[in-house]
Amino acid sequence: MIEATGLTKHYGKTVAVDNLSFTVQPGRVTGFLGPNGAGKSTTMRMILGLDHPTRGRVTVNGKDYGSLHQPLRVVGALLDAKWVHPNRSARAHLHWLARSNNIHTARVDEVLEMVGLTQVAKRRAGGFSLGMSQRLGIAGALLGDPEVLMFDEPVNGLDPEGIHWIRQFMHRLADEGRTVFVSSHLLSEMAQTAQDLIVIGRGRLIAQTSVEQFIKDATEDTVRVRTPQAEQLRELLSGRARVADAAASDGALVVHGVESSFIGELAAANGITLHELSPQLGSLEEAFMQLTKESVEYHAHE
Ligand SMILES: Nc1ncnc2c1ncn2[C@@H]1O[C@H](COP(=O)(O)OP(=O)(O)OP(=O)(O)O)[C@@H](O)[C@H]1O
Repeated sequence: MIEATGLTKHYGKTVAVDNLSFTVQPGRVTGFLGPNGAGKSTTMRMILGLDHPTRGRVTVNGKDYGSLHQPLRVVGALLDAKWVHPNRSARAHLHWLARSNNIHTARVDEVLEMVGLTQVAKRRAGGFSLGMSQRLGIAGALLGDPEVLMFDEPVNGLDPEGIHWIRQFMHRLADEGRTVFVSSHLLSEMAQTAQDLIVIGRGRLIAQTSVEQFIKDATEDTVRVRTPQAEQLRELLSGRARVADAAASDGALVVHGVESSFIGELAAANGITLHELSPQLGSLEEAFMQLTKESVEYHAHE
């Protein structure tokens, strides 16, 4: 578990993180979202003791990172996939990391196997593709078999196969009961990867909730309806729902404020033929734009 309380970081006059409090639960993948410059990397660095809070506190399994006896056994992180000596082989890199952290080197082959790099273990890490480098970075994070894992923008620049692999891998880690905390600015990706979200804007907490609730709260569900008796349906719905024309100008109506079952029953009771009746769920993108709009606008006007 990761717990932040009143976490604050100033760089000179810049307030990078502003009184942030949140909890990241074990057994779940938690997405860390925010527009550019929101303070995600700064927060992750403070969790790992690479930066010190100006005020407040953040703990991993109840302890400050600095007071962890063997930190790699508690928290593993992938912050920068290219942080590898280019002339070292994947195995040599992990051996070095294991030795310098008092971890048995037998674990190296285990983690290489877990991330699917056994075949290329002897190759120079400098020649690895981005996807392979990400796998190596994840292998490094797993060396100490930690309960808490953090990934900063792990799918950045990856192809669809690489993205799919990382997504599945994170789910597997969470299913094993680990705490998985992952930052991304790819919102649609996060909707498929994370179960919970922590959303920040300008260093401040905007939301801590499940992905499902986040979308529900921030977007309004609508129903798309196509009927040859559009005017009649419009009249029946007036006063009960807001009806607009679909942007695609294909004759469809977009109904706000009532459930699809209500529209279906109303149509049936009035002999209206429906060619389409489809509930439209709000997207995470919409939700994100909606919720972060204020913090972005607020600062644009400063
Ligand atoms: N070492 C530093 N010195 C001065 N300012 C910094 C430093 N690190 C971060 N900042 C500032 O703090 C704010 C938060 O930056 P941070 O990198 O944590 O955001 P982020 O959410 O990770 O952004 P991105 O999605 O663009 O990576 C920004 O205004 C940034 O310019």
